[in-house]
Amino acid sequence: MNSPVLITGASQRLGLAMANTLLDQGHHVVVTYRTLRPSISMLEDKGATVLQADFSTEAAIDRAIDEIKAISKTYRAVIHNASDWAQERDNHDKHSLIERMMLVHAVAPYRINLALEKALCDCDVQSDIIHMTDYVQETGSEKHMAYAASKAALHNLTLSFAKKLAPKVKVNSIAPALLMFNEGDDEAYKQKALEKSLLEIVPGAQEAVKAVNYLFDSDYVTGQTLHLNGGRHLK
Ligand SMILES: NC(=O)C1=CN([C@@H]2O[C@H](COP(=O)(O)OP(=O)(O)OC[C@H]3O[C@@H](n4cnc5c(N)ncnc54)[C@H](OP(=O)(O)O)[C@@H]3O)[C@@H](O)[C@H]2O)C=CC1
Ligand SMILES: Nc1nc2c(c(=O)[nH]1)N=C([C@H](O)[C@@H](O)CO)CN2
Repeated sequence: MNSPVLITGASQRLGLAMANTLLDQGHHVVVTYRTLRPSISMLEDKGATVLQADFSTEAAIDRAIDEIKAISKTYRAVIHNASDWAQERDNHDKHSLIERMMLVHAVAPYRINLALEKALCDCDVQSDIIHMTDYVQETGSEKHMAYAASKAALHNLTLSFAKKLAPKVKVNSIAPALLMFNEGDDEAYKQKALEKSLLEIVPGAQEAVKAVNYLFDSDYVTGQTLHLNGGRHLK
């Protein structure tokens, strides 16, 4: 069986779209999920290996690493997708908020990458690490301060791991802005969000899937950020 692609947080939305596409392309896919959904059973029926993992404590992260390492001695790629888009106004305890953001967006990717270094380098083809960061990695966010800081930390890990693991492993960030709305987004929010970019569309999960495939196919891109933001930075 081919060396697997690990995708974290793949029970819905972008991660689920990536998992389905990579399975359809013939990859062996390993996914983690926090909340069991019918989508996970569907991925398993398509041949994915599924693991329950909540990256909210260091002990849980280390347990997930042990399970991930036990699945395969080599990995074709790791896509750090799991994410909690938390905002300060919903979290009274700000100390636990930034701790929670750093655990899922920085500590988990950092520890998983270090644990899988040999598995990625021993892959029989050049391998990839992809960090799903965010447009706000460079701008900050007044409503999602801890979230933005943790995504900036994740992007900085892209730069460090790109230097550490070259040439066997390419390491890149994908930094989306608005790709998908969430349930409960009202029309006023949607219209305001659309107007933040030049292209004024919400492209959907496939925009991220196309970026993943571009990076997988590249021979010369590492330490970079693919910005998927519709020109928001120029508005
Ligand atoms: N969608 C967008 O427009 C944008 C997305 N991004 C980034 O792209 C990536 C994918 O986005 P999207 O699909 O919307 O992400 P989601 O908000 O759907 O989150 C992905 C998954 O992360 C899991 N997750 C959350 N917290 C934890 C945790 N503590 N431990 C383990 N898993 C956890 C959730 O698991 P479960 O549901 O199983 O509990 C969820 O299914 C994310 O990294 C996001 O920050 C950035 C900018 C815009
Ligand atoms: N984990 C998530 N992170 C983010 C999401 C999301 O739904 N889940 N959504 C956004 C927004 O689309 C934002 O980019 C709009 O400006 C950001 N991060």
